[in-house]
Amino acid sequence: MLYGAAILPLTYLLSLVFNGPALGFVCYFFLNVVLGMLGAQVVESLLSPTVETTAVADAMDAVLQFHPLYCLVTSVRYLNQIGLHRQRCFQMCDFYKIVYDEFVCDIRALCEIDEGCCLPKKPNLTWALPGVLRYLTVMFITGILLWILLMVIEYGLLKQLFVREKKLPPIDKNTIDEDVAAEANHTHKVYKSSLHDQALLALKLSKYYGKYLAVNQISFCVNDGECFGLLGVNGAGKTTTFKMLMGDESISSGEAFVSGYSVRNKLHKVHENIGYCPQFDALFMELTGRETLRVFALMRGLRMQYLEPITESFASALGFRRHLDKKVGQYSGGTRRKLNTAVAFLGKTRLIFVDEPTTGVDPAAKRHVWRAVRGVQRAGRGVVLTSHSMEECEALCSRLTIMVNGRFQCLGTPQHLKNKFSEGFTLTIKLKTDENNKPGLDPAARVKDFVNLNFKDPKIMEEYQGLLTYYLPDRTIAWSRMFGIMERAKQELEIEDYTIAQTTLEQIFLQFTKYQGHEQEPKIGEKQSEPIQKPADTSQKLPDFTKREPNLPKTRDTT
Ligand SMILES: Nc1ncnc2c1ncn2[C@@H]1O[C@H](COP(=O)(O)OP(=O)(O)OP(=O)(O)O)[C@@H](O)[C@H]1O
Repeated sequence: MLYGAAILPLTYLLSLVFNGPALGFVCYFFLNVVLGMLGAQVVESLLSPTVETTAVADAMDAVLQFHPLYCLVTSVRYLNQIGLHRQRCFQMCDFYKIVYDEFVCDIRALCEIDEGCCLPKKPNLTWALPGVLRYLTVMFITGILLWILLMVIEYGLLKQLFVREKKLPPIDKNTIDEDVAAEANHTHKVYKSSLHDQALLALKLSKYYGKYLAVNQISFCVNDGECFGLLGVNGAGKTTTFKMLMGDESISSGEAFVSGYSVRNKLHKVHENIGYCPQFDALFMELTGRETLRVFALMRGLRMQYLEPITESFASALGFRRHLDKKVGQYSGGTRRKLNTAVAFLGKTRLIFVDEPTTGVDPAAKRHVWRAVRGVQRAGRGVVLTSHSMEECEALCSRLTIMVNGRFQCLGTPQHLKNKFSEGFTLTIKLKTDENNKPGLDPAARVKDFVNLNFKDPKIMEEYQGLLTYYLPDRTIAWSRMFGIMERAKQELEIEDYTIAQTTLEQIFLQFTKYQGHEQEPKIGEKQSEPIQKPADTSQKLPDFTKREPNLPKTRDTT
């Protein structure tokens, strides 16, 4: 332990000095050899005839035996001593002409001349010194013990045996959205009946980091050919969920199954069934894109003859074919993301995890990635996606959920969420330029009067260079009626163009995620009847989302 404590920081420092773990490892190796040899040297030097030094040497020898390189060096040294000793004895045999047989001297005769020559026939395999049997035995036992230790650490066996599952805080039923609750019930039923039918099943999955509950009892299923989106602000628990499902992080409580195999017990089977595009690029910088794809394809078990066509087709699909023969280290951030995504898609895994695949990717290239994701979906493979782009989630996700403080706040198709959490409409009116205006009243004032007269409680959010943006809180008004009113306005007033848009996914996202990191959470039960922070009257503050920059909502329809 002391040895480890001393050498590891030293190795770490060396790896920093030499700027890389590879050189650090080389240094570690040589340090081990040097220390092993040094230990052996010290022990040998202490083996002088005085009683005290011999006792110290014996004690050191007993302790250092657990250092494999000490054993190795000492064994080699003793074997060398035995060899030299024998040689000397043979020379004596020759000298005194007492050769007994072809190889071995007559020991008895030799012993009369030199007591030191009375070695057993195979002195190197005796327990007593100078035999090395004890060192070999200790090395063998240490090897097995260290291997067991490695396995225990690798598979977290100690945790499984001794760490008891932490008690999870009870969840207030009123705070659970009905869709989230329905998904949890459905997941529970599937868990009982048809586990293998689902590409992914997570049941009451939770993760504690110390006392901090990063993921809190989430349950959901992902079918084949489905793209399930995890949305949430930074720190909501998306990556932690991914890591648990991948087996990278231990599960504090709950269960997860990929293709019916438990993430807790059948991790190798789980890994056979998943592809993963991590949030931070996990690529070899020294390889080219082509080599990277070949290496990972081979790891996935693809045959040699398919490597080239697959490499080419993935690179074309994701739009980095012309960079295939460049080193990954020279790739731009966006191209690396594309390569990472291609690596995740390799093989015929049933499920693919993609963590923010288009971060840093330009808008045109994003379309390539999206097409590729849709392609794998069409091939019947499940996809779990995290993204900060609402546009991406709307484009790709069959269903999505918004995570806040490690819990799902809502779940469903993007359109379902928009319908359910819609908080009215946004009306944007572009006025005609001055030269086209009819003489008389200020055109903006006439439009404002018209809107105030024809819509219930309209609130002007922004007025800027002939562009009026209104928030219309009345959710009951029909689309046809709104367009009818605005068509009339367009004919009667100086309106060049207008848009009417429903609440965007981004606005819903903002409504939920403003609770991230706060103790209080949105009461979903209340939300059904009344939108979050819905203003009571026109003089009250508008919901936060209406105060956005003039980042206008997507056009639902225009003139
Ligand atoms: N190894 C760790 N030890 C302690 N806390 C951690 C650890 N990893 C994550 N956390 C905490 O858990 C919470 C969830 O983190 P996570 O990385 O899952 O968030 P995320 O939703 O993926 O965020 P992002 O969008 O930034 O990737 C955060 O508060 C984070 O600080």
